[in-house]
Amino acid sequence: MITFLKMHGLGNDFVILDARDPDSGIGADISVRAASLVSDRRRGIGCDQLLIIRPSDNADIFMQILNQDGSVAGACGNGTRCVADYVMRDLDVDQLLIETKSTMLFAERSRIGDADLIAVNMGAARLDWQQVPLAQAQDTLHVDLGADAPALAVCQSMGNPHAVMFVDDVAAIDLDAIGPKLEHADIFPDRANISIVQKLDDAKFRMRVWERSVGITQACGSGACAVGVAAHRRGLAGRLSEIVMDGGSVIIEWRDNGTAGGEVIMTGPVTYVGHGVLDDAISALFGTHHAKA
Ligand SMILES: N[C@H](CCC[C@H](N)C(=O)O)C(=O)O
Repeated sequence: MITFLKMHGLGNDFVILDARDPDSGIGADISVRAASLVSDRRRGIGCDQLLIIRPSDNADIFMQILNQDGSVAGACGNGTRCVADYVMRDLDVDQLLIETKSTMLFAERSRIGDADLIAVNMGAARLDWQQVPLAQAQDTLHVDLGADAPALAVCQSMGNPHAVMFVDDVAAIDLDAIGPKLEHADIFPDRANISIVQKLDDAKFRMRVWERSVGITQACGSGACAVGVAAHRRGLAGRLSEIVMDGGSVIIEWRDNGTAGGEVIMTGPVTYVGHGVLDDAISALFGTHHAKA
C-alpha cells in the first residue's frame, strides 16, 4: 500500500509520494498511466503535479516532477517548497539540498512578518535561446509568438521553459483561449509555460499562468521566478519583486552572483491538506508493489 501526502503552494496542488524507503512500493520509473491516474481529479486523488521524493547521491533528496498528464518537468517552484518543508520536518533540519533532473536547489526556512515561509534558491535563469529552448536562434527578450500573443514574449528557462508577456490588464486577456495555442507554438520544441503579467508598481506584478501540460493553475513558482527575471530584463523592475498570482504572492529576488543567469530566490508559503493510502489497484501501477501475503 502506497501512502501519499496532499499539499499545495498558493493553490498549485500536489500529490507527494515518498520513495526514499526501498520498500516504499514505488518503482524507479513512473508510467504516464500511473501519474495521470493519481493526478485525475475524479478517478484519482487529484493534483496539478505528482512529486516523487527519492534518495540522491548528490543532495539530501532527489525530487521527480510529473505533470497532471504524466509528462516530466524540470522544475516546480511551489512543489519544491512543499517537499522541502515536509522533508525538513522529517529530518528535523532547517535547510535542504534538493536535486532535480535540471538543477540543484537549496531550500531553507524563512519568515516575513509572522508568516513561516520557505525560501528556495531555484538556481540560475537560463536566458539563451538554446537553453529555453527555442526552435531557432533569436533574442529571447522580444520573441514574437504570433497573432494569438498579446505582446512580444520574454523567454527564459528555470529548468523548465517560460514565456512571459507584459500587458496593460491581465483580466482582459482570455488565457483559456490563447494559453494552449501559445504553449504549443512552433517556436517551443518542448512546449512552454505561458504567463501574462501586469505591472502594479516598481516592485509588484500581477501574473496569471497557463502551465504546460496542466492549463491555468492558481500559482506557478517557476513561472513567478521567470516573471521576476523578465521584469528586470525588460527594465520594468529591480531585482526584488512581489508576484501576485490568482492563489497568492511569492517574493522573487534575482541575485547577481557574477554569472549571466545569477540565482533566483523564491520565497513563499506551503499548506498541508492531508495524507492517505492509495488503493492496491492504483498502488500496483507504481511498480514494485508487494502483493498481499
Ligand atoms: N507545468 C510545469 C511544471 C510545474 C511548474 C509549477 N507548478 C511551478 O510551481 O513551478 C512545466 O511543465 O514546466
